[in-house]
Amino acid sequence: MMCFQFPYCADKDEQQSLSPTQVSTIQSLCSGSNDCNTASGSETKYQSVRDPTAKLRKSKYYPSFSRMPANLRVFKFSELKSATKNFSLSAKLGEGGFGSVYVGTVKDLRDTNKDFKVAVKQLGKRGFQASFM
Ligand SMILES: Nc1ncnc2c1ncn2[C@@H]1O[C@H](COP(=O)(O)OP(=O)(O)OP(=O)(O)O)[C@@H](O)[C@H]1O
Repeated sequence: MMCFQFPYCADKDEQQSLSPTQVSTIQSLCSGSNDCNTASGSETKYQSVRDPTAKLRKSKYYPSFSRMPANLRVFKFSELKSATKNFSLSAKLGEGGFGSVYVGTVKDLRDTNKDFKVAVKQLGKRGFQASFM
């Protein structure tokens, strides 16, 4: 039987209640962040999640992808507008299937003296035809 590490599942029954879709959803949410680490099992390697949110620990399963709490920062449109200098051409990095991508600078909420660069995707008309998060 294949197992995966899931620190906020208190017991075996809860681990089994998570579907592969739910696991991959969580992995995609934290990919590239320090909240994740990689665990090796005897048969297969799985990525485990170290406390992405406190709320997640309390729930036995995720009701749906769209309602799932996440450790994602939510930006107002005005913040993204100012971060990308009003989506200026000089900030444009490229274009993909969903629309244009811009480089932006936003404040670090933990230390407002610090800035960091982000890639801002602006959903284009064609992007509405695909699912996007
Ligand atoms: N984080 C990033 N840093 C630098 N450039 C980026 C970044 N994200 C996107 N880009 C640029 O924007 C372009 C479009 O990116 P986007 O992720 O929208 O599409 P894609 O991955 O190229 O294709 P698709 O839309 O089919 O997924 C990229 O090809 C790249 O040039």
